[in-house]
Amino acid sequence: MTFEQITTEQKQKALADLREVKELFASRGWFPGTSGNLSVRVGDFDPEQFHFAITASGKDKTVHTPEDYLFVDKEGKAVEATKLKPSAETLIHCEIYRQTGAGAIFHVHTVFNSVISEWFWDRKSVPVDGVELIKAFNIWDEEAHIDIPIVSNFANIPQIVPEVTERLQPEIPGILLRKHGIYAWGANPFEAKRHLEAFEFIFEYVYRWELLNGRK
Ligand SMILES: CSCCC(=O)C(=O)COP(=O)(O)O
Ligand SMILES: [Zn+2]
Repeated sequence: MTFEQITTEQKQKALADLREVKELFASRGWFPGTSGNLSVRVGDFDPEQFHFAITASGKDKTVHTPEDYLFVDKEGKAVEATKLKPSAETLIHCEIYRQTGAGAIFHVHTVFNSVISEWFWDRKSVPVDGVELIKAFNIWDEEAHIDIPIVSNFANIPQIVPEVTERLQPEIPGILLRKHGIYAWGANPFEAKRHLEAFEFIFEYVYRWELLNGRK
C-alpha cells in the first residue's frame, strides 16, 4: 500500500490517537525534558512498505501545537513536505514495526525504567517472577517467569538497531535501552498503552522488591 492509498480519515485517526495518548502520558510526567516519542502506524502492514505517524524531534511533548507529528515510511523518511524532523529514535520504531507488524509504539523515560535497566545490565534482561501484571502481555501461566530484554544505549542510534533486531522477543512487547527508557508496542494504541503501563508497574515492583531484599 502506498502512502497515497491511505485515506485522510485513517491519517486523522492516527493523529487523534497520538494526541490523546501524548496528553495522558504528559499528565503522568512521562516526558521529562522533552524525552520520549510515540508513533502509530497507518494503512496495511507489509514489511516491504509501511507508514506511520511519529512525534517530531526535540518537541516539548507536554504541549500541543499544530507541528507535533509527521508521517514517515519504513526507512523513517518523511513522506510529505515538512520542515519537521522525525524523532531522533525513528529507526528504532522502524525496526520494531518491521519485526512485529505492530500498530503503535510508545517510548518513555522514567526513573524506574532507567534504574532497573542499569541494575540488571550485567544479565542484559530484567527477570520477573509471577507478577500479576504479566497477564497484560497475554501470558496467562500460573507464576509466569519473563525476562525483559535490555540493549545498549549508543549515542549513534543506527548502532542500537542490530541489538534490537537480535534481542527483541515476540512474546514480550517491550525492550529496555540501558539507562535510557522503554519501548513498548501493541497491535493498536490501546494495546501498546496497556503494555507500557504494565511494564512501568513491573519496573517499580521489581525495584522495590530488590530494595527490600537488599540485593547485591
Ligand atoms: C532529551 S531526551 C534525549 C532524546 C531521547 O531519548 C528521546 O526520547 C527524545 O528524542 P526525540 O528526538 O524523539 O525528541
Ligand atoms: Zn529516548
